[in-house]
Amino acid sequence: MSTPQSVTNQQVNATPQYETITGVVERLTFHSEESGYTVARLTRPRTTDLTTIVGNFANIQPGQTLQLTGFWKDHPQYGPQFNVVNYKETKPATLTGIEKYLGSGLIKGVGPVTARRIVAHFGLETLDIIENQIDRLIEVQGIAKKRIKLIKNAWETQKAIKEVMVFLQSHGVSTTYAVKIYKQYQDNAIATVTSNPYQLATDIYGIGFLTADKIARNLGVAPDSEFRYSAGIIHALSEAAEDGHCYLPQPELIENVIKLLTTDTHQPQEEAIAHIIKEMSAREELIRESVRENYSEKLLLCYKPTFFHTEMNLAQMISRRLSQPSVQDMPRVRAWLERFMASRKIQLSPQQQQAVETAAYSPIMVLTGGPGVGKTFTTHTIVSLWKAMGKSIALAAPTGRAAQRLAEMTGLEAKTIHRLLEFDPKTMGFKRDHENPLPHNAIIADEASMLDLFLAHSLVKAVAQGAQLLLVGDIDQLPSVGPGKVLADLINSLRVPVVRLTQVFRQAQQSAIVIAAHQINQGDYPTLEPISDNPVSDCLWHSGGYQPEHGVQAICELITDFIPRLGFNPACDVQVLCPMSRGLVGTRNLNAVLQGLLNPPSPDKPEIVRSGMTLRVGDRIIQQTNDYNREVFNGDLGTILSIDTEEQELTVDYGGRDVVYDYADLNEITLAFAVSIHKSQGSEYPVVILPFYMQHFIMLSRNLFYTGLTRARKLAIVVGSKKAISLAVGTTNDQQRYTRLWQRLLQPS
Ligand SMILES: Nc1ncnc2c1ncn2[C@@H]1O[C@H](COP(=O)(O)OP(=O)(O)OP(=O)(O)O)[C@@H](O)[C@H]1O
Repeated sequence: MSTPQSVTNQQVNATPQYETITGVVERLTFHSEESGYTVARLTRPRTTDLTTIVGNFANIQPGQTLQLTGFWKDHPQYGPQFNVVNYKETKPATLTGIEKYLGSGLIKGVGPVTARRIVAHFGLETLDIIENQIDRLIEVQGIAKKRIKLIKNAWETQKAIKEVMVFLQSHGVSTTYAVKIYKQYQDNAIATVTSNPYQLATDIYGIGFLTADKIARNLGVAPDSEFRYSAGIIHALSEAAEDGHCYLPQPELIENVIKLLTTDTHQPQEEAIAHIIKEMSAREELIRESVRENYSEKLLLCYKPTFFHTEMNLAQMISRRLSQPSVQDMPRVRAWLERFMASRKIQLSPQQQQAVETAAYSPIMVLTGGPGVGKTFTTHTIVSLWKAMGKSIALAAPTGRAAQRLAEMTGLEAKTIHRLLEFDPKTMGFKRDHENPLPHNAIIADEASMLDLFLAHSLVKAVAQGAQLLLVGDIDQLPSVGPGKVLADLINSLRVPVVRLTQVFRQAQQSAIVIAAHQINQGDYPTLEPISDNPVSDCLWHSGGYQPEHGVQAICELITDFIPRLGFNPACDVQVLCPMSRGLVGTRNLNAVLQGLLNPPSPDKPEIVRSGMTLRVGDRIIQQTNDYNREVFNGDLGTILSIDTEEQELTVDYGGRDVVYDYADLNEITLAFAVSIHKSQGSEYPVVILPFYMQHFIMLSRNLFYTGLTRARKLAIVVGSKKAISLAVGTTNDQQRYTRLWQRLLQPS
């Protein structure tokens, strides 16, 4: 790289000295939407070489004319770079500059083609016309009134965002969050941030307590203010919920809050926090419950109010239902089952028969067991019994993929629980509840290990009085992503009838995947066949060369060579499932590598870069949040069908259904050539590759391994060291979550 004209080597190596430069952003080399960290190339007047600028920017676009203050620094690899401390945008002054600026993606509805037409018509006056006489855009060929309205809105939004940006910058905060803050509060943005900066942490996804705290400090909120302490306490409980807890014992909460609130100048005192907790509990901003268990000392448990009430209410609803079993003529049920088995020429195991009989009368029950023990087989029989009893039945599962699988396995219609309960995106609530219950007499929820406290509560609430609920799930899988461990609590309470199937059936016994899964579950090292040219087993092991970089190489070879030789299609049959996103054999790196391998760049495949990640037509992607407007849900897999740079939209094909995303919403999706095991819950794939390396040691655990392996329908290949595999099998700490659902179920209702 050559040195910019104005800089000598002597200057580059000297102590940083601030200077101001101006130029037009030529292109973005890297931009993180999260942190705003940007590396860009700048064209400067009277300078032939491009200048590299590095710093935090919100909304930076090619074509923008910027005045930048900062200092030069020599990067050991890339040479001299201008490190930006502060910047402001000025209007572009040349025709090319204006055209580039307008067509850069800044304004929805204006892409490069439209920008060229507008600038060709209005010349240097273009920006003034857009600012003051926008209706004149009608003079430009191909721009209709509807589009002008769109451009007008987008232009005004840009202006408002800039105002928020200037305000935040003046308080020393990175400008990255300006767009998010503006979207949330619109014209009230500055007022909200000034009156209660901690509100940002509650309302805006991506802004945590720490960012809000930084803004608060810049606005002059004292580090020991009650305001700050209260926000810190709530934040510590939210963090605990992200780890799956429904509450925290007070001493642990205080410890976490002290860590959170300690600054260079301030060390919070335990008593002060305890005092605020007490006051918050008096105001019911949090709920404290005093418990004394096993003759231990009295302990105070701290809940966010919604968590407390939901847990309490769920326990009460279940207890009430359990106290009203339906009266059944059991000899008649048994006679039906005998006739059913004889006519179908099948024999249910005693455990399976017990499950069917329990389903005849129990208002709520759990059917659990590992792979191949006949959960689906038994569920089928229960459906037949319920049909014979004249019941109307609904089937549901927590995710779209799991619901789809349930429908395939049973041949019956199955919905997501959200759809069954008629989720309304306008109110963010369910239309089905205790006042408007489901019209069915019997409901089956599969993959019940994925039910978190809140979804379980909504489901039970919507089941009509007298109707029955069957929860089917594998208790040894990972617990729900959301808080609670509902299925485990229901089982441990010993109040809810539970049938645990343990016998692995003959068909399933032929699968080494099923056998290995049961071995892992029992804490035994699984039987994995070392990889060879002619494998016999469907559960294989590849040492992966023991080092992560060799693992990446091994995975690539498996996908391009070994797996196709066994008759599978690498483009759609294979899923790499990783314990975590970081590291060479984590999802982030593997996605980049596998994208290059399975969907390499090509002139006929448009692509865009978002947060440092390339999204290209033909890429496999995964939806990362529940988007009720687009009706796509966390974990849904799709393929990028098209990218429209003019309209700034990207279309994804979700198994025959096209879903369109604005560029602004692209953080909802990410590449899915490799996904995390957590995200794969409830899904199955023909071939699964599981990279297990000591690099992932924090995440390695028995139920992570078990969950990953049981996602494979036809072939599983574990890649990695025996040490990592042993560590995973021997680690059993996933289910330690603070919940009290099971104790509450034991209390009289
Ligand atoms: N009583 C039975 N008689 C004969 N075959 C059975 C019986 N129960 C289950 N099977 C067979 O065993 C195999 C595994 O059963 P099923 O698919 O129902 O198990 P599962 O617990 O749902 O497993 P997974 O969780 O892996 O889906 C199937 O081929 C099924 O037909």
